[in-house]
Amino acid sequence: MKTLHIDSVRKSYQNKVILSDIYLACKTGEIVGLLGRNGSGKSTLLKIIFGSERADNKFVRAGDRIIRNITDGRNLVNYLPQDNFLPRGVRIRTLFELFLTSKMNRHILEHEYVQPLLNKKNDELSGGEKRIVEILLLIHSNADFILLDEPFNGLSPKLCDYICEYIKQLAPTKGFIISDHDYTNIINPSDRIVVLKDGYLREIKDKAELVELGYLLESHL
Ligand SMILES: Nc1ncnc2c1ncn2[C@@H]1O[C@H](COP(=O)(O)OP(=O)(O)OP(=O)(O)O)[C@@H](O)[C@H]1O
Repeated sequence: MKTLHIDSVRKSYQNKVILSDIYLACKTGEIVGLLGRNGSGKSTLLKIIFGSERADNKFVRAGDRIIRNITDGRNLVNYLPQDNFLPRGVRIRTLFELFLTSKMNRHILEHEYVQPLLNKKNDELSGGEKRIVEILLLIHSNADFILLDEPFNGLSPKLCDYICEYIKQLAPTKGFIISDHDYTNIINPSDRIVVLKDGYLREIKDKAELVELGYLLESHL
């Protein structure tokens, strides 16, 4: 078992503090749900962990390797950004063949949601179809820790449930940190829930705490 340790993360933009001294740990075999209102800093935190965003201060370690930038985290930490990242003009089959080298992963080419897309190019896919391809590429990558920033955006409820189940199946060998705006998508698969508010990260034990933190209305419970 490996642990992703995130400690002393601080980040400000133009003197506005977004993250103050964040601590978070995620073990392989664990799914951590990251919630927070719009602009609370979820994407900033995930990018800092991955290494694509600079922090004012940070300590990130995956297993025994300290992660200062994306290169340090290669094969250890991977990140699904909010925006589409697939290159244009490349067939989906080619993308899967390029990214998925191990035999174990090749079964996803037979996948019911993937097969109809294999001969299309990225530009010919709908938003939801692009998202499913991106999620499957990311979660099947070699990395021990997968950071998913709003993975369910644009997916129909059935596909969200399917992806949740898929992540749960992979969770014994990987650690996941997942953020999403629909808290039900997060609460379902997560072993632990953390909420970002006013620059601080708090772990919650009960859904009712989401009301106290101003994330949900009482009527949502
Ligand atoms: N490059 C930047 N320059 C200045 N401010 C930024 C920059 N990137 C993000 N911010 C600010 O930092 C704050 C946190 O942004 P971030 O995108 O991390 O929030 P979020 O919780 O992911 O939001 P959402 O849920 O709406 O996607 C916001 O107030 C945003 O305006």
